[in-house]
Amino acid sequence: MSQAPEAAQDQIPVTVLTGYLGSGKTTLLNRILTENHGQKYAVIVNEFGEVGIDNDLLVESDEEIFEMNNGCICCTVRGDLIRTVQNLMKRRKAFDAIIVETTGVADPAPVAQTFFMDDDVRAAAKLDAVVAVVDARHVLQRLEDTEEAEDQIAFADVILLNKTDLVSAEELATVEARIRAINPYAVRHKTERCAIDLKNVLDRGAFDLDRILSLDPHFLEHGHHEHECGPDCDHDHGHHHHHHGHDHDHDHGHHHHDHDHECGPDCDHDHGHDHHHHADPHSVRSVSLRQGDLDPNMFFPWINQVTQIQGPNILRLKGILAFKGDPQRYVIQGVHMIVEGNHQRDWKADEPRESRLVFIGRDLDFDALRDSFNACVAE
Ligand SMILES: Nc1nc2c(ncn2[C@@H]2O[C@H](COP(=O)(O)OP(=O)(O)OP(=O)(O)O)[C@@H](O)[C@H]2O)c(=O)[nH]1
Repeated sequence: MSQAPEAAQDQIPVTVLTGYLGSGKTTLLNRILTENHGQKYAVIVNEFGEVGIDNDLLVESDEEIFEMNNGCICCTVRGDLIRTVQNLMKRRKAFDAIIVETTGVADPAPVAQTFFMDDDVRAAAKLDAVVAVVDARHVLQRLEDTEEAEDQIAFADVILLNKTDLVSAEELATVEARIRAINPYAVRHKTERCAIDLKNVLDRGAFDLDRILSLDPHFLEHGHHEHECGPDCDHDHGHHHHHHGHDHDHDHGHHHHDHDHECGPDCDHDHGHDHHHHADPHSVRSVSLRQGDLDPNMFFPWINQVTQIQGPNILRLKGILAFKGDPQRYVIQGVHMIVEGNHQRDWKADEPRESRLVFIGRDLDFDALRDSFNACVAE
């Protein structure tokens, strides 16, 4: 089976960028946005958590960035993504390609499906490749405790096995073997800070629908996944995961779990990732903290202590901070116990000096985090 033949030469290539929280997607995107490749990209980002930090972590560039700030990927994708792509198509000549960065906790399948399901989108855009960035240091753990990490790898056409600096050669070999076992078809590259020649990532023409249909026989079917979620839906967007590629005649493809309820606008449906037990205490949640100027002598000991003690439960932290007396924005980022920070740029004159910090994790005591963060406010 092939993609829609109509207007094939004019279809804009779309790269879907996936990878678990903190694996290095933004790092790769920043390379794409800064490298001198002569292409004009439209970038669509979708983030998890209420405070729009991801956009601030992208380098400033001429490219156009579209933010979809919504938790629920299945609703967002069907709505925002289709609309965004349709709007882009009105200015088709302005772009050479589209890059869609998915949230770290998402299964990339619904994003990929969007490019096959909506007729207008399908006529205008073609999925070029699903590129997965994998954190070599943390991926084995993620494969144990989440389903999305495996979905992301299974779906990928190109895999960047990133953060090779954080693992030994033996660990890297183990990780690579595990990834190959999940997905022997993807082209793998080992990278540090996603340093790679972008022609290995972009404009690959690599998306293989036949392979995806063998993973998910229902991939192209309309009607699955359609439900009436309201705009604020906090719906479980996880995807029940069956064994990829081995069980072609089960009733539900792995993206078609019992998704037939109707979420209203007040839906407060569990957003977690154990797809059978919505009340699972291990579900992934985020908290967004905001304050004004912070005292660095309070903040750094605090964040060190938090990441030492609660690191195992912190899937991701990121923040943009204002330190008292410091003219520059300070960016802090972490995955589990590994935290790094640096100055980014001066605060602009018209920009409120605000410190924003997001924790994404499991079993985190958000009230305690908030209280202790508040104690770091500068006098
Ligand atoms: N040591 C090391 N750190 C890396 C590497 N690649 C990225 N990082 C760091 O890992 C953290 C996460 O990187 P991002 O690019 O923001 O990850 P992401 O996938 O966009 O994260 P989310 O958007 O939260 O899912 C940042 O602190 C990066 O600087 C690498 O190869 N080695």
